[in-house]
Amino acid sequence: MKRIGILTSGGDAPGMNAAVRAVARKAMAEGLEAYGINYGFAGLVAGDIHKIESVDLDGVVGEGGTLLYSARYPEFAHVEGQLKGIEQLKKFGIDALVVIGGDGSYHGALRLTEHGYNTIGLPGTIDNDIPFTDFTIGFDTAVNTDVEALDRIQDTAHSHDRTFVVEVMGRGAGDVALWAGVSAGADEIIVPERDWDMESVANKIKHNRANGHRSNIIVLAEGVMGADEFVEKLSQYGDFDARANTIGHMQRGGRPTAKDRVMASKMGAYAIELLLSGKGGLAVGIQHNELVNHSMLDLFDSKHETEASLAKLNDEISFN
Ligand SMILES: Nc1ncnc2c1ncn2[C@@H]1O[C@H](COP(=O)(O)OP(=O)(O)OP(=O)(O)O)[C@@H](O)[C@H]1O
Ligand SMILES: O=P(O)(O)OC[C@H]1O[C@](O)(CO)[C@@H](O)[C@@H]1O
Ligand SMILES: [Mg+2]
Repeated sequence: MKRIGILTSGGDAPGMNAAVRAVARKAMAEGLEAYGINYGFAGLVAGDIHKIESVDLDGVVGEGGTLLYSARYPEFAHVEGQLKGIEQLKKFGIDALVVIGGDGSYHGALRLTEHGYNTIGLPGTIDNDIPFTDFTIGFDTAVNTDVEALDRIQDTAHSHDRTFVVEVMGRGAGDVALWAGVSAGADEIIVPERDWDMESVANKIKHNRANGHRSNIIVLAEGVMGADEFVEKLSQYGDFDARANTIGHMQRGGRPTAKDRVMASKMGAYAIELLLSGKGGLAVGIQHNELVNHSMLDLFDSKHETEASLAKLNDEISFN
């Protein structure tokens, strides 16, 4: 093996650059050349590929976004697209690949392995929705951004005796909402993984107000519904002077936390070790602070487990 390719795919996530840097620098340390593929699988098919020099990586460890750019390119699900991608890999003499992205990107990565190009996946997504890893790269930063926003919203909620419904990202997973909600002292956290009903939420707010609490923060995972819709439905059960806020893409940008940088660095170097031992079709994760790898096929048969105990904990320490 002489040359490895690196691409980032799906939604950008803070820490992707730290991962790219670690993959490329570890490859160089092992005597390999690193090639960057711009715009995920779209750039692979288009041949938007360049050699990465060590100096290109100076200063990138703390930058958000991805220096390799990213894209959603559904065409890669078709075999024609994959074969065009393979042609480009051959043309550039790339022997193996590291794909940094979410669950969707792992499907593309596995297709490449099946076509004979060993590919390792690193979990780069703010959603924390990937099985066999306790955390994904970007999750910690996104949660911290949400917490900062929630702390600010708390100020207004408290000053005006209001209820705020704050929608956070996470696609179908409630992890971002749970971590941000517990960290910000939310009164209620609504996630797709747990049953809930609007009447109980309204009754809780009434009870809470009757006990002298003056404001409420409800953190809502986007996978449940939008904040506007939630406020509209909630208002059918009473007047809570409720306001809807959606944090949106702000939570996907920004400088990665130290936790995301360190995790991305560890995972990036580990991906090269796996490729050097001739392995492919594996997804890297971190479980109980240990680097792990699992077959992508097994991963697709599994479901990410959200930390349900956080929701229970929040029930115990809020709304009484
Ligand atoms: N079934 C598939 N086969 C081949 N490639 C796929 C498949 N599904 C997704 N991809 C590729 O992976 C890309 C990213 O997938 P997706 O948009 O689901 O994001 P993701 O990797 O899950 O990241 P995030 O959820 O954080 O945005 C797609 O745009 C496509 O190029
Ligand atoms: O940036 P886009 O393509 O609108 O996608 C938004 C989605 O991407 C994510 O930010 C990352 O998967 C999700 O949390 C969100 O649902
Ligand atoms: Mg995804």
